Amino acid sequence: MSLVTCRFRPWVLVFTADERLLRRLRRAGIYAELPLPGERDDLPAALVLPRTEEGFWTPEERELFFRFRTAGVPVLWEEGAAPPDGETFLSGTRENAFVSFSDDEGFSQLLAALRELVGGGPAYTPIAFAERCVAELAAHLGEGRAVVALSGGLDSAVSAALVARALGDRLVPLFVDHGLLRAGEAEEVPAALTQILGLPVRRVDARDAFLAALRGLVDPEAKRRAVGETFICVFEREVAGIPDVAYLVQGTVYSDLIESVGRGGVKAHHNVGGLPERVSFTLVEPLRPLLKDEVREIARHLGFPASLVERQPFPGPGLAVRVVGEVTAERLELLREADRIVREEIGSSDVAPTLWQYFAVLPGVRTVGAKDGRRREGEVVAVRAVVSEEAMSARAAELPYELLRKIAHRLTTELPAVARVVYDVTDKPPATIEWE
Ligand SMILES: Nc1ncnc2c1ncn2[C@@H]1O[C@H](COP(=O)(O)OP(=O)(O)OP(=O)(O)O)[C@@H](O)[C@H]1O
Repeated sequence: MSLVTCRFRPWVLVFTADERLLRRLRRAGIYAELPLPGERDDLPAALVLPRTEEGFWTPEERELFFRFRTAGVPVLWEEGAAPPDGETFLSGTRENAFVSFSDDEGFSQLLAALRELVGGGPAYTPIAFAERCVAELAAHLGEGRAVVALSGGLDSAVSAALVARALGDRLVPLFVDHGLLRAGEAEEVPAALTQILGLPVRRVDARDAFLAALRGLVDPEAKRRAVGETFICVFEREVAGIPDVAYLVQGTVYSDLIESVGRGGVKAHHNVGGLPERVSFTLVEPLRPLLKDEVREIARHLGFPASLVERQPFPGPGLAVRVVGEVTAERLELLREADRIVREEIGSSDVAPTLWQYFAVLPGVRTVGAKDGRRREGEVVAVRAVVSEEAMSARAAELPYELLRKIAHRLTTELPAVARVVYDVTDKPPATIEWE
């Protein structure tokens, strides 16, 4: 499977899995990459070896290191950095050694040395990357059409926007309405993206197929698989009707790779539904080397609306993994409405800007309530709201009690099927943000 991606040049290669140094260099205008898979056909301007806690080298990293070093690429290292086995250059010479990369003075020295090595080239910024990327794609993508599956998330939308600028209407954007979206999204997402891309987004109504695939399933993994497999079937059927498709555009970003890689080669590529393994098109992943906040910056520059740029993370299988237990049309609709109320109330409160994510869950517990003096059975709705930096860990938000009471009141009065409301006070770890 061949892959087309973009790279800002000149570039430097940093041998660590730690994003911090990479981020700092990029913010200072030096385009750095980690030793992750990608096109390696051009030489970096420098190899940077920080002191790392990982302290081991994978065969792929060693291969890269020696290949570039043999080609004469200079190495800048931090005192205490561990070289790969068989490399003795670190002893005996101190010409490229730096005491520290983490304090301000050490970092400034590293920057000065790198600026000299990359010469007077233009400084890296995400916007400059995006502009070059469009030019590269226009020059390198041959004949034929490209298709992109848009989820309503930022990564696929920004990737599509860059490819659209390079290919114009040779890009065909598809949006699958799987019935697992939040209230209003099935209409808003294709409309907003049509406007942003300047291309008509095809909405594929596959709600029945997804419901049928989910029928009777209660195991979260089985539900995820069913959504993934149905997605592939629907997508393949749609694409089969489009002539001359040569490319599949994917919204892979650096964080996806870092998550699935650790330090070394990719173990399991993070691609929902396993689409790339099934199709024979060339993959186009323009954002592959970019960090999430860099993607946001490009989105703002391209004029994306705030609702899209700041959209909360949303799981690939959508509401199917927030309806605990079997997914039915009725329970989906109930959750969609409950989630709308929760998002309206929290979203319009003062705490909203401090939160990473907030939503409703149907835990699948039947409970007894009382209304107008009569017992009635109903569902429990759980409210989840978390504070987090990057979702690796999260804290249950301390929502004002009045806000929680108001949410409980609205849910139980506006939705007759809801008999009880609970608030999830568990941090991650030990819990996850999503319930399934
Ligand atoms: N409803 C959908 N319609 C079309 N494509 C979809 C849909 N849901 C997911 N996809 C495709 O699957 C990819 C992975 O989905 P996932 O929800 O994991 O996205 P992601 O990695 O967060 O990226 P994004 O920010 O684009 O949502 C998306 O980038 C998109 O290409």
